[in-house]
This record gives sequence, C-alpha cells and structure tokens, in this order.
Amino acid sequence: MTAVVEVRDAHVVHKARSGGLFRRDRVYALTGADLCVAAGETVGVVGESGCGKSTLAKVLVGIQRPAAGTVAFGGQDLWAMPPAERRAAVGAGTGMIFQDPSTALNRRLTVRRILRDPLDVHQRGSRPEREDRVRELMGLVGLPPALADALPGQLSGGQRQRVAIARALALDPALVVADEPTSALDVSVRAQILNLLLDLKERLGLALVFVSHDIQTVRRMSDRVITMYLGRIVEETPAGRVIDAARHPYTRALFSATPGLLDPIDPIPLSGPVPSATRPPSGCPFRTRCWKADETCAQVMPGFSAASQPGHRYRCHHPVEEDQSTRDLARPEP
Ligand SMILES: Nc1ncnc2c1ncn2[C@@H]1O[C@H](COP(=O)(O)OP(=O)(O)OP(=O)(O)O)[C@@H](O)[C@H]1O
Repeated sequence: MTAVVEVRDAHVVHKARSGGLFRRDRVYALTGADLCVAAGETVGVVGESGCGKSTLAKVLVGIQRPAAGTVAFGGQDLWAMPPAERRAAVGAGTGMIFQDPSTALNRRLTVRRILRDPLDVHQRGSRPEREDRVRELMGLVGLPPALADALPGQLSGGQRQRVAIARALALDPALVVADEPTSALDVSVRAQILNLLLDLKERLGLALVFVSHDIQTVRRMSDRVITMYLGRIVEETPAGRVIDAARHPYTRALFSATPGLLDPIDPIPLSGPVPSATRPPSGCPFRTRCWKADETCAQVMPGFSAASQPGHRYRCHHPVEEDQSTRDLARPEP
C-alpha cells in the first residue's frame, strides 16, 4: 500500500480566540494524531463539532503546521523541506474542497481565471495548454464550456462547488480533502456533488479524505471511518462494519444517535456535555461521558489496540464486545 500522506503523532495547539474568559488558554485542537492515507482510498472523518476534524484536514493538506509530529507526502517529510519546495509539494500534491463555495471562490474572477490560476502559479504548460486544461477541468466536473466567463455570483451553489472541485483537481493532485463539501448546498444537489466526487475518485485514482457531520454520507462514501473525539483519533473502522463492529464506546454512541442508521433505536445515552478543548480530561478524553469508564481511564490514555479485522484499531481500556450489537447497547439494563 503506497501512502500518499502519512501523519505521525501530530499535535496542533491554538491560542484561545480573544474575547473569552481566559485569553491565555490553549485549545488542544489535535493531539497525537496518526493517520496514513493510501492512493485510491476514501477515508471518512466523523465526530462532534469542535473535535478537530477540520484541523486534521488542514494538517493533511499541509496548510496547518503541527506544533509537533510529522507529515510526509510520498515519504518526504513536508515540514523539513525548504519553503519553496514545500509550497510546490503542497500545491501540486493536494487539493482542498471547503464547505462553502461562495466564500472559497474569488467572486471577482471568472471561472476560467479561477481554474487557470493554479496552473499559472505552478507554471504548468504553455498558455494554450493551460486553456486546454481549463476546458478539460470544466468537462471533468460537468460544467458547460459556456460558463467559462461567468463569475461565481452568476452560478448556482452546485455549479460553484463544481468549480471549487475543478480547482482542487487542477494540478492533478494525489490527495483531495473535502471538508463538509455539501453542507452549504441545497439538499437537491448534494447527491450530485457526492456522486461526482466518487466518480472522480475512481476515474483519477485519487486518495480522498471526506470530513462530514453527516454520518450516513461518510459511511456511504468511505472505505475507512476515523472517529475523533476532543482532538484525538479514537477509532479507525472499515466503513462497512462501523455500526456493529466498532469497539470504541464513543463510535457506537455516535452511530446510535444517527437517525435512519439503526431505526428504530434509542440513542446510547451519554452523560454530560463534551468537555472543553482548553481543559481536556486526564487519561481518556471520553471517560467523563462514558458508561464504561473507571479509574484506569482517568489516569492512562489508552494506546491503539488492533481489532481482529485488518484496518480496524481503537483506543479504549474497556472496548465494546466484538459481537455485541449497538441495538443491545442502547437498551437500558433490566
Ligand atoms: N484558529 C483557531 N484559533 C483558536 N481555536 C481554534 C482555531 N481553529 C480551531 N480552533 C478550535 O480548535 C478545536 C478544533 O476545531 P476544528 O475546527 O478542527 O473542529 P471541527 O471538528 O472541524 O468542528 P466543526 O465540525 O464545528 O467544523 C475547536 O475547539 C475550535 O474552536
């Protein structure tokens, strides 16, 4: 398996945004993240708001430098490269698709200019070749050539997201990271954009990282699902088995609370709110809400254990039994 990107023990710490009570607080946005993404696979990332999904996405595409840990593209340590080399590696090797194409695209540039821009910056081919590439990109994402001179404001939301996808693909990257790519779109066009991403992934052999709140969609799109909780990756599960084979109590709880996945089911009840990322609990970050937590969980952050299935690992001292159904877990004790 060739790793397109490999993140090892990455930590990202932000200063708390000003205006809060404790201005000098630190936000532990990502703690000890390890993730390897191979050519041609889709990795989904799920977790509650603020758990670090977007931070991990930015680390993967080299736009967020981790305070500690490494990020390697094709085996090369990204942050050990000279800046010009790093910019070239990031620009050519990765593409990022953001949530809201209305803000991600420069509204004063035509579609043609938006798509030509990365080709100009990275000096790809002659001018006529760049124009050809713009036409090719528009065809790839299903945009009619007549829209080349349109401004983003003249396009529908779905068309704008197609432009953003085409821009992400302009330099033929090995890795595309899509951070909530459909959540700002009308429900009616979401499926079209998701199908387009899946189709492009197959045709171009891309590695795709797909970040979303929408657990149903992540499960449908992905080969593997990464569960994050309070800045940590707590489980990595083959997507087809995530509902009943996940071993981490949090993954089970998250999936039990997803309407339609296990219908009809009562969600597994969790006690209390998500702790603050400025003061993560000692030991396992999930232990303050976990029905299985004990003193060990309060003291020691569990390392990864490998489950019996290849590609499945989890960090938990008291994992859910392998053969226990989520439906049974959600039932109150008699
Ligand atoms: N630039 C920043 N400055 C300060 N704190 C930040 C910054 N960016 C992110 N954070 C904080 O880091 C934590 C992780 O944020 P991140 O955006 O990665 O989470 P997320 O899971 O993507 O959330 P959402 O699903 O709501 O987009 C959150 O507590 C967030 O408030």
